[in-house]
Amino acid sequence: MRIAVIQLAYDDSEFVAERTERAAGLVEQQRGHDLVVLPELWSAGGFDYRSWEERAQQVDGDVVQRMAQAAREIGAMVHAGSIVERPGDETGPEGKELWNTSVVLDASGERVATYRKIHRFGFGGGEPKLMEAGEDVVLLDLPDGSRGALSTCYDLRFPELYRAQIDQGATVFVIPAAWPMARVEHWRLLLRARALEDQCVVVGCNTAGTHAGTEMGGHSAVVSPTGEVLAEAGAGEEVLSVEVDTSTVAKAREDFPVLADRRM
Ligand SMILES: O=C(O)CCC(=O)C(=O)O
Repeated sequence: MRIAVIQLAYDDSEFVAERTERAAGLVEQQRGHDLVVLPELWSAGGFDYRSWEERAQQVDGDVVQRMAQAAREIGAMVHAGSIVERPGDETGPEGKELWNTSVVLDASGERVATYRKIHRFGFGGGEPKLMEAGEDVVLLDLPDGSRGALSTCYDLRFPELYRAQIDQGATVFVIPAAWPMARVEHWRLLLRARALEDQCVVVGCNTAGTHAGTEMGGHSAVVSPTGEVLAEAGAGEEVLSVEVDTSTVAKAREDFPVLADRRM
């Protein structure tokens, strides 16, 4: 399966509509890939908390519709990263109306999965203050028949989520992020840790540039189920193009059957 990881860079000077058009253009340049991945909250701004209300959309709003068009255009599955979702007719258990929601479109532009970020980042501010937490583990079939599992950024720090995903059959973890430069070494380490401990392919798509006063860390990466980094981006805007053989997951689990020795 050929995967394109679009490590988008943005700053505060770009309007959402312009950024959406630019991101769609980048997706449309990835013809020949089976799966194209964008980062977390690239349209609303990962750290731009003050704009989230105003930039919130439905899962069939302008941003996702434009990504669906791009997916159809190149005939590839597109993980459109995440949006600030406001369904309009739903309030969560904490009385809020927003979620950090990832959306995946198939090659015909149909929505095939949505995932609401379970672990909210912000230490009381940001996501926990403004958003509801997702509750569901979400998996989907990827174009090569492997089982993809969805999570977002800060989720990466919670290994039990990934254990729940492998227990449901996951072989590929797809993780969009807006992870800051200040802790980029944690990101790099945890991508490899999740790959190795769960014997899964990991596709991590981070953000680049500086917005809302926060420098993003880049270093998107694709990691094999034995923890080998198959491709890694630098700090700036970059597209990784990686051929991934997901049958290596079964082989890694057979060669070193550590998961079979779990006691809990
Ligand atoms: O865990 C971190 O250090 C960063 C997480 C984050 O930026 C996010 O979840 O948006």
